[in-house]
Amino acid sequence: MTGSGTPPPVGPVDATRIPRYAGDATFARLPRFDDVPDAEVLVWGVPFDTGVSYRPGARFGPGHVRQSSRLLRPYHPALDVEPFAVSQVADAGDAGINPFDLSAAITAVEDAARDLSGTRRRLITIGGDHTIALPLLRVQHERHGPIAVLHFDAHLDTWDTYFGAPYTHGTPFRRASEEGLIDLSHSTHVGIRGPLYSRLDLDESEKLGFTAVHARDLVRQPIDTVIDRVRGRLGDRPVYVSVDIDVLDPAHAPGTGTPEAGGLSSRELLEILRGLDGLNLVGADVVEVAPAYDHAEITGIAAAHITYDLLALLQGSHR
Ligand SMILES: N=C(N)NCCCC(=O)O
Ligand SMILES: [Zn+2]
Ligand SMILES: [Zn+2]
Repeated sequence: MTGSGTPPPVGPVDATRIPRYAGDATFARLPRFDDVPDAEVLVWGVPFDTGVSYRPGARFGPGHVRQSSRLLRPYHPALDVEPFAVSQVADAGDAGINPFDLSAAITAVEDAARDLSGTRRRLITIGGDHTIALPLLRVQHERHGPIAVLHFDAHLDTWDTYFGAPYTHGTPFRRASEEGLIDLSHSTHVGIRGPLYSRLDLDESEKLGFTAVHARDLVRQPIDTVIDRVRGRLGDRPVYVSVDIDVLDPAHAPGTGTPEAGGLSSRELLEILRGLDGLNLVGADVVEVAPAYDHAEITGIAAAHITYDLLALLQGSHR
């Protein structure tokens, strides 16, 4: 919060002075973390895709989302908040992550997230593949205890191993549950669809702490019903939101590694996010953007707007 005597937060570059397409592509053209005295909210890139099971390329996600975020404006009408004015928001750049050693990378994400968070900063992380949710949740757990996870994804990501490997982008929420990071009574997936490995997958995911709003529920239930279900499940717990961009239909997000037909529109996802106003949001990630498969920044723009909405929610809850 800006008190009397403290200068107001440094906002994005003024688009009426320097055209949006000019200059550095920080997220929303925000200042870099190094260029401000401090920040309460950081947008942070984790360029990493060593955990993927199908198409690689999410290591280029953070840069693509930043590039696609140049047109964002300072006022969010649906949530009635100026996310960059409530308190200082800055772009913390990218993590330096070892692409050859997955365990070292997970530890490095955890250490860097802990460092950046300090005692009170909140992080919105742009990935990177979904493996990174595990170290990010470890750090959230240190601060808040078991976390209510709101997981938007086509996939459960509660599978056990791939090729015997326990740490992959299809397994972060099983590992997180096993480590006790997840609030087992208040977490949920949204957007689940597509073929599974077995009919047991859904039961297992429930045992690991997640209820599920399936993509097909959105065909039959009004969006307010879906929002009520989600809010009812999360309650007043500290909520961490993890958005795998493949929760969107491939028409709305072609630029991703494991696309599945029948997904949410970007309008549906943004509307669900807006329905979370007033919840105790503690952090978020937006992962799995793989620009090599994108066209005309469709996926990048969706991810940039989702990140902006998450920022607006984070800031809205601290007004
Ligand atoms: N995109 C994420 N995070 N997970 C997808 C894993 C799907 C699979 O390999 O069967
Ligand atoms: Zn997914
Ligand atoms: Zn995922």
